[in-house]
Amino acid sequence: MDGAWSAAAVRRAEAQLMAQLPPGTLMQRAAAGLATECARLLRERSPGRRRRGVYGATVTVLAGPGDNGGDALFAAARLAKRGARVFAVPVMGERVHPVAAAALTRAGGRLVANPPRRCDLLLDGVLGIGGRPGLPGRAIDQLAAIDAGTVVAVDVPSGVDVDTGAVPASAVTADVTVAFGSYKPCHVLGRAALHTGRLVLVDIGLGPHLDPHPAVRVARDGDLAAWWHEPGPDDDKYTRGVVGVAAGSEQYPGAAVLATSGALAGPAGYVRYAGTAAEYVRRRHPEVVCTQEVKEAGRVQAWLAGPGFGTDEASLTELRHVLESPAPVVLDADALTLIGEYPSVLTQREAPVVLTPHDREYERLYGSAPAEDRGAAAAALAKRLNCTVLLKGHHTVVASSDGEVWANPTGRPQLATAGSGDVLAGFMASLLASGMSGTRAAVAAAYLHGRAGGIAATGHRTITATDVAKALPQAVGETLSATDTPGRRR
Ligand SMILES: NC(=O)C1=CN([C@@H]2O[C@H](COP(=O)(O)OP(=O)(O)OC[C@H]3O[C@@H](n4cnc5c(N)ncnc54)[C@H](O)[C@@H]3O)[C@@H](O)[C@H]2O)[C@@H](O)CC1
Ligand SMILES: Nc1ncnc2c1ncn2[C@@H]1O[C@H](COP(=O)(O)OP(=O)(O)O)[C@@H](O)[C@H]1O
Ligand SMILES: [K+]
Repeated sequence: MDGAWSAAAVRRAEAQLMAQLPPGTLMQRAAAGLATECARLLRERSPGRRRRGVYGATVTVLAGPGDNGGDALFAAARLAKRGARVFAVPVMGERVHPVAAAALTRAGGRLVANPPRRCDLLLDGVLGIGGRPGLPGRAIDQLAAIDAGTVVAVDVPSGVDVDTGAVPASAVTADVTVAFGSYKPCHVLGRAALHTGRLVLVDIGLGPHLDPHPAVRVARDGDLAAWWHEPGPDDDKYTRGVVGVAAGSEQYPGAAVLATSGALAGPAGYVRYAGTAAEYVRRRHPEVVCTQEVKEAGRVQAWLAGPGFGTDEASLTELRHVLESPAPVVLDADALTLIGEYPSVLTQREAPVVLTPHDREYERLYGSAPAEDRGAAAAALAKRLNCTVLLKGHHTVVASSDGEVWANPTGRPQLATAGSGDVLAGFMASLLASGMSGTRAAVAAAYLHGRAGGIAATGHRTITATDVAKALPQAVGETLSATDTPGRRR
């Protein structure tokens, strides 16, 4: 797992570490790491660039008044010593880090008001973790005027809200962000994550001083491998978990087919379907055992209810039957609408519930649209309803009822296609049935669904929900084999 820490948490850790080191050490570590990454980028082939390498490259620095500008100027001084032509533009009056500016001039760089119109590399050292959202006017003007081969954000893309990932005003859009010491929420959450580009972490020795609980968690392949229930020699189809799918209707039979496709791609050993689209499911998936009603379905280890399910009296009755079972439940689509209208059906439930709203469904449940701070928005709903919440979107967020927030690092906009949420929900129910906790099942489902979207989109511009379901087994295989260890069991 990776974590992202708030600006205040980073400052606390930095204060502890700085107390043990000579003054300026951390900034030099940051600048050295930044300069190394910039040199690497300048050596790479790039379509808009006339030459490769540091020597002779044009590097422009937008330098703000604080330590973020200091990092950028010290890194630029290192590049100037290696023969880069460096121009630094103070963007907040004349205020720049004085020691770093002197180092740059000593190395042959220049402080200027008007840099060249084109540069190979633009270093955004306007604002770091001390920045409020928005950019000073001079930075906005320079960004508009300069044609840069590569834009590198120093620590964070300036202008974003570091702790929430919101972008309420202008902000830098970087090709690469070089983060110091730890990731921050803006790197992985909300619109700010779109401004971050590729993320590079420079280790400045902060790790041991960071709070063990990051503000936002990010799953990696190794987490999925550790959580996944691999069947063993003593397992049978029941011990692997039975998943029940209450989805679809005569009007929307496709939702039943897609949700069961997702469930079949998961680790559970048995998929039962309960609903009025049984004929369609049977025809498409002979391995699914079908009944017309939830009450007839028998015992399951997890239920999915909601996709294409309807919101009438009969649907409400079926939802009540699902919620009466002692098993964990995923509620999606029409089940979320019903919960919004009849919140009391959720009370007195002890087994885990995962809700999977998109923004409009969130609004129905919470009473207002999710705030730009999507981590806090998901956490607020999770707390209010005592459930796990998976808030869908470009950077899907998962929040547990006790305030744990996860940002999903996989996925692509092509996943916004009708039925792709049905596949996600079915797959998640299978993870729950295999014994994963609600929060882990939500995190793992988003991760693997996103990865499946990537596999399905390889070589294609468009994908369908069926393509995503078909790609799920490969996504699982690639993710688990990336960290395969012999004899691994849950
Ligand atoms: N503290 C440390 O030990 C380290 C800090 N480092 C760097 O220091 C950065 C933080 O530096 P600072 O705390 O100096 O903060 P910043 O460099 O983010 O700048 C804060 C300054 O900008 C002004 N400002 C904030 N928002 C503004 C806005 N929207 N428009 C105009 N002006 C605005 C503030 O009034 C303040 O003067 C980190 O991001 C990182 O780059 C690194 O050198 C690593 C070590
Ligand atoms: N812009 C986007 N970028 C990446 N993924 C997206 C985007 N918009 C939606 N998604 C993903 O696509 C899926 C759509 O689910 P949903 O809205 O429930 O569709 P449906 O109800 O048609 O199945 C979710 O996994 C969501 O996270
Ligand atoms: K910056």
